Amino acid sequence: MATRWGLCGAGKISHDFSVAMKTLPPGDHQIVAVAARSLERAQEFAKKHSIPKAYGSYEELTSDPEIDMVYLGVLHTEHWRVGLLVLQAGKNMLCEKPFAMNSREVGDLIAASKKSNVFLMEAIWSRCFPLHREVRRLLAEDAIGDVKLVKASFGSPQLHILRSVEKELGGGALLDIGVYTLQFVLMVFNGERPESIHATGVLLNSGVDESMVVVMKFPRNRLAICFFSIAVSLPNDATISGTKGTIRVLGPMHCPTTLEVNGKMTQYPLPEPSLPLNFTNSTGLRYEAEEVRQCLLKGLKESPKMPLSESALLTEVMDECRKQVGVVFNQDSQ
Ligand SMILES: NC(=O)C1=CN([C@@H]2O[C@H](COP(=O)(O)OP(=O)(O)OC[C@H]3O[C@@H](n4cnc5c(N)ncnc54)[C@H](OP(=O)(O)O)[C@@H]3O)[C@@H](O)[C@H]2O)C=CC1
Ligand SMILES: O=C1OC[C@@H](O)[C@@H](O)[C@@H]1O
Repeated sequence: MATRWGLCGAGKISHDFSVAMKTLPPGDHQIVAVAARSLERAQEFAKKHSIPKAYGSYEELTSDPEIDMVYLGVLHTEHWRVGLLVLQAGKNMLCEKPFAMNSREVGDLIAASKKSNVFLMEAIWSRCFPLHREVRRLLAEDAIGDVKLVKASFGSPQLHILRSVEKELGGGALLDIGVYTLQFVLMVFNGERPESIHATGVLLNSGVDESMVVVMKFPRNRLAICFFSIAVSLPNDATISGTKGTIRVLGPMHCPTTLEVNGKMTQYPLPEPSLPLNFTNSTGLRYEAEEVRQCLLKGLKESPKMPLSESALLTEVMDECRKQVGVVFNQDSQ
């Protein structure tokens, strides 16, 4: 039986997610409904994507008994409010990154999923890519010896995008793109907590971070450096340096197709989209959708690829980076 999805939000990422779903077997995944703040926008989106049902509120979608799984594609600042609505309605949820604005909000989402005994996952889609599965396999087999240093960057000139620069919309490089570099480091180090975090950044007049450099030290003398910016382009690659070799994920490391291991390149091509996409390599969103389906079929309440404990740690690391750099959101004092 197909996994039946409901989309919350009729925006850019929901569009890309819907296009990516069309690259999967229709017997495995069906988008049965979409909800938006306005019924007209939901209906327009549903027509464009051949989705049977459209709702003018998220509440109506969460009441639909036909839906097994909700994809949350709303703004960062709405993940907590709408996410709680979904979880308290007893629906499984795949929540776009970043999980929420801070550790308190993430804790509330996780607690709500436990109380409702439903599946919950932060949509760190990168981890579901076949390329990153290969990276994890190589590391598990000590293919490059002891890992001593990890480096990841992500630069995406987005100063023209309102949600990227406005504090009220959850702006800043860290939560939107820096999150990918930090999660990569945690993945390499198997979710271990860093012993130290040092963050230095530059703020926009709006009070959100334009650019940031984060240096972390992990147990057993291992180091990581992440740097990211919404003002400039960067290599957007990631390098894992070990005592016996090097693994390099070529950019875009958050949705990669090329892996270099000790100088040997391997390609991981993505399917072509049926409609133009808003974001790079978005047909790769198919992998997280399939991961969710497999978890549901196994009766899991979280994904081993992005455990809730690791989402919580990732959020704690980001809270610390914001504290050091001086980015404070309204959600921090609620
Ligand atoms: N995994 C990935 O590669 C990507 C992930 N994302 C994530 O997806 C989320 C949405 O990003 P994106 O699709 O680019 O955003 P959009 O600007 O397209 O907005 C998404 C939805 O958020 C709601 N929304 C927009 N503005 C407001 C507002 N001012 N107040 C309340 N709700 C609002 C709307 O929902 P409605 O339709 O119901 O009105 C809108 O459709 C973000 O959290 C982002 O991190 C984004 C891009 C890529
Ligand atoms: O997750 C994302 O992918 C990279 C950028 O487009 C960013 O804004 C987006 O949220």
